[in-house]
This record gives sequence, C-alpha cells and structure tokens, in this order.
Amino acid sequence: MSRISDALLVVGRMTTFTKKRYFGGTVMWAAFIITPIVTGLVLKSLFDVISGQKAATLENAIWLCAAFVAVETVRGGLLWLALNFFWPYWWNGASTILQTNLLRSILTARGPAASRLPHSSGEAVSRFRDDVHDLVVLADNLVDLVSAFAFAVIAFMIMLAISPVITLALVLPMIVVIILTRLLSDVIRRIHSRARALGAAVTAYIGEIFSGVLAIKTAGAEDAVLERLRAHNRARREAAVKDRLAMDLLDTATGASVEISIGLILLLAAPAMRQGTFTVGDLALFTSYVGWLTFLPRMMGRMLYRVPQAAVATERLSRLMASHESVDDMSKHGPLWFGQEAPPASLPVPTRSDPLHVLEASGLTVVHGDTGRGIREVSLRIPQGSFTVVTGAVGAGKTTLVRALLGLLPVSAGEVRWNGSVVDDPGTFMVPDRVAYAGQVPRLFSESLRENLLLGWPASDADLGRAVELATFEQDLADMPEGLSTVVGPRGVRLSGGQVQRATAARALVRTPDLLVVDDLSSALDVETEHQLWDRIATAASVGRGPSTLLVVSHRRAALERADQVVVLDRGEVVGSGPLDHLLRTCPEMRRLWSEESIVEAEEEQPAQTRV
Ligand SMILES: Nc1ncnc2c1ncn2[C@@H]1O[C@H](COP(=O)(O)OP(=O)(O)OP(=O)(O)O)[C@@H](O)[C@H]1O
Repeated sequence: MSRISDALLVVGRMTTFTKKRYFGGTVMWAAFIITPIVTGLVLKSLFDVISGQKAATLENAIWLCAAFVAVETVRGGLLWLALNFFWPYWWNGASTILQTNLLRSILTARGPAASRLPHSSGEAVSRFRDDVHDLVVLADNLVDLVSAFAFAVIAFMIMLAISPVITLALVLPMIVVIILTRLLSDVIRRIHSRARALGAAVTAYIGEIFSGVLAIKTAGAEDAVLERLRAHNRARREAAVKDRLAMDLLDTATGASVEISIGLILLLAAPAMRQGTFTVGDLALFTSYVGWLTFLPRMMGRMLYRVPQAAVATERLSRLMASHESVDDMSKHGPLWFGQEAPPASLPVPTRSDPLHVLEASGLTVVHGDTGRGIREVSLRIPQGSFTVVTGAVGAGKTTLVRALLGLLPVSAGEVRWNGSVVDDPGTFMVPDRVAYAGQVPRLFSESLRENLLLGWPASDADLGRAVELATFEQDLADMPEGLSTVVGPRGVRLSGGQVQRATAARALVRTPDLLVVDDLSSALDVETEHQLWDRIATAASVGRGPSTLLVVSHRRAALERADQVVVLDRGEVVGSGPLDHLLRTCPEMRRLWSEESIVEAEEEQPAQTRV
C-alpha cells in the first residue's frame, strides 16, 4: 500500500512542475474528449430531421451537416493544440525531472552509490527509461480518466433525460468491466513486475556480452553465451506475453461491453420506438455515446493496471536513491529549459579549506553482501607528508580498505577522522581538492584527453602539463596524434591498460589534492618508471606543487622501500603495520610477500630480449 501511495505522490508532483502545460493540456484534452457530446446532439437532430420526427427542410439538414463538420474541426484543432504546445513539453519535462533527480542522487548524494546501482549498466539504463516511463504515463492517463469521467457525467444526464431505462441498462456492462479489472489488478501487478525484471535481465546480459566480446571470443564461448541469452530471452518472452495478454484481456472485456451495450440499446429501443417514445435521433445519440462511454471503464481498468505498475517502478527507482532520500527527493521540482540553452554547469571551486594534518581510520569493517569477505576492524593513521603503502596478497582487502576510507563502500562499523574530527559522510568529504583517487579499474570517456583529465576541473593547460609529467604520461602524450585534443575512450584512440592508468593518475594529480590515493599502478609502470613517478611527486610536493601525503596500494618494492609506513593486510585484517624494516623482522606475512615480490622484480629487471 505504501508503495502505491509513494507512486501517487511522485505522480502528483509530476503534474505540478509546469502547471501551465499540464493543466492547459488537460483542458485541451478534456475538451477534445467531451466534444462528442455536441456531435451526438447534432446527429440526433440530423436523424430526427431525416426520419421526419422534426420539421424537415433541406436548409435545416445542410446547417446540421455544417455544424457536424464544424464540431469535428474544432475537435481536430484542440487535439493539434494539445499535442503541439502542451503534452510533449510536459512529458519530456516530467521524465527529465525524475531522471535528473535520480542521477543527482547517484552522483552527489551522501553515502556510497556503488551498492545501490544494479550490477550492469544495461539494467540501470532500463530503469531510467522504462520505470520513469511507467510513472509519467500514469500522470498522463489521469487526464484521460478525468476527461472520460466528465464526458460520462454529461452524457448520462442527457441520456437519462431521454430514456432512464435504457440509460440504466447501459451501466450494467460497465460495472462488470470495473469489477473484472479490480479483481485482476493484483495479478497484473505481479505479472508486470516479473516481466520488467526479466526484461531488465536480458538488457543487462546483452550489455555484458557487448563489453565482454573479446573474452567470449577468446574463450570460444559464443555458443554457450548465445544459449544463455536464449534462455534469458525465453523467460522474458513468456513473461512479456503474459503481461500483454493481461492488458489485452482487459481491453477485450471493455470492447465486449460496447457490443453488449449496443445490443441492449437495440433490444430496449425497439419497443420504445414502436410506442413513439424513442426517436431515430435518440438511437443515433445513444449509439454515438456508447462507444465513448466505454472510455471511462477502459480508463478505470487502465488505471488499476497503471497504479500497481507505477508502484513497482517507484520501488525500483527508490533503490537507486541514497538511503536517506525519499520519493520526495525523487520527484523534487528543478529548473527546466524549454526552447533555450541551459546555463553552463558551475565549475568546482578549489577551497583549500581544512588542509590535512592527519587522517585516521578506526575499526573500519566492510562485509561484501553475504560472502563474509571484506575487511575487519582496520585502523590506520596517516600523518600529513607521509607515504603509506597498503599491501597484502591478492584478495586480502586492499581495495576494499581504500574504498571504505573514501566512502565508496558502505561500512558496517568504524569511523574516519580528518584532523581529529569525525567525517560524517566520507563519500562527499573525501573528494578533490582534499583527496583524489586513481582507482584500480580506471575509466576514460569518449572525449578529448584534455576533457578526460579535467572532467570539469578548473585548470590551465600548463597545470595539466605538470600533472601529466608527474604521472609519467608525457611520452605517451607526445605520441598522441593531436596531443591533449586527441579523442580517447571507447569511441576514440584506444590506449593500453597502463596508459589508461597513468592518464587516471594525471586526472587525480591535476586536482592537486592534499592526499593522493593510488590503487595498484603495477600494470601501468615498469620498475624504473615507478621510481621516477614517486621521485617526481616527492619533488613537486617539496615545492608545494603536488600532494605531499600519499596512500598507495602496492606490492612493489619501488613503493614499499619508499614507504614511511606499510600496512599489511591478510584476509581482511591488519597483520602488521610500521616501517618496512620493522615489518620484515616482525611480520611473517610481510616477509612472505617480500620474498615473492623480490622474485617478481628480479624477473622484471632481466634484459628485455630474454623476456617472453
Ligand atoms: N563487490 C564485492 N562483492 C563480493 N565480494 C567482494 C566484492 N569486492 C571484493 N570482494 C571480495 O572481498 C575480498 C577483498 O577484495 P579486494 O578487492 O579488496 O582485495 P584486494 O586485496 O584489493 O585484491 P587485489 O590485489 O586482487 O586487488 C576478496 O575476497 C573479494 O573477492
């Protein structure tokens, strides 16, 4: 029930963001739906004239025909106005508001967004498109319902005045349709919810296929993947057919009620016409109204279908919003620009407020779903100017730790303190220019390299050049056909994995953060270049042109030897922390990692021609 009231609240808000368009459109549409009342009256007069029930002159008949044409022309005009000046603006505006609020919540609301996003981007896109559509279409159908109701009230008044018996007989099939739709509404909601979920699963799977084409081909898994897709699709098709069937069943029931109603009119009208209490014109009016009258039960049926549909959509969309946000935030009105350019987005302004003295974490605990994996009770202290390396075996929890620290993952316990004060929402606090993060799985957009590195950050090409150099990316840049203007990303020049990682490091460095967090650059740099990278950052920091505090996930000697402190993780727990020498003496896990690392480095330092 609360899901339905949430959906109705969102829909209610959607109707008022541009009152002029929605209510203007409603008036036009209602007038369009109601004008057949006049058509029916004209037809009644016309048929009474033709059948001799009224004084007949040719002039009369011609005037009535002209009136008929005029009414229908006005109707066409109303439709044209509604469809050109009201509904498209309102429809697009309503969808945009919902989508903007969702996007804002995902990108900027407090708390980590990662856990709220569906596993695949395809599914997220389908929610943005289909679920938003389900909400907007409900608000649209409300107008149909109100218009159909107004038509029914006026038509019934006219028909009751002509023949109360025949009019009341017409109500019966309508009541049957209403009861039927009410009975079916719960079933329809379940069917629709399942169809939506399975449809999203297909979209998600196709998305995964596209992004994993290489993996599929190299594994020779084309047939297996296609078979899996077929299985997903079979399930979706069955659910979609059931969904469509339920909707069509309702429409057919309503259509049948029209036939039954016309039959009833004919049955009851025949004796009345013999007695002269019901004219041919009355018959014309009744039969012309009856088709329109079924619009009401049809719309009521559709509402009974749309409301649960919108409840499902609201619930799915709410899951994308931050936990502290409500449907109120989802439907919050915002500025819209119809027919004019939106003002440019405001650029972030580096504040340099509250510079870092010390960052502390205590008792940080993250559990990934019900896997039981993650990190437990991790505490660390990072003073300003220090170089901290987090190390550990594959899967030890290094990435989880830095992501928890940055507020990118939900923590189940623990806190983060910046200069002694508890950070309320690390997700919105640990951001540039306080902290910048070069992640393990970097992403470039299909834009120029300059835009990719800046992402809206206010910096000159000179600043950008410095960041590129710090990230040891200058040689790669020199090889680019158009330098910083080269379009990269999925639709541009493809960069190697290492180049993408160094570009992402440059993106973090251009933000001149107090604290630079780098997650495992090992695939981006050979040993020599890694030494160069840390040297350059240290030199830049000494003249105040780069981050002086570094938190680095690494298992490489180049980083470990330079570290002021090393934090060793093993299966999610800190098993040692301190300077490398101390750990090599006291921490068996560090000794084990170090000996493995030595082997790796020994292999890397062999002459190039001996490598495979
Ligand atoms: N989103 C997730 N859902 C479930 N389990 C996860 C998730 N992310 C990580 N894990 C698990 O948590 C553990 C720690 O993962 P994490 O990525 O933090 O390790 P890591 O030390 O950074 O590993 P690597 O050296 O491979 O980068 C692993 O066992 C991993 O399988």
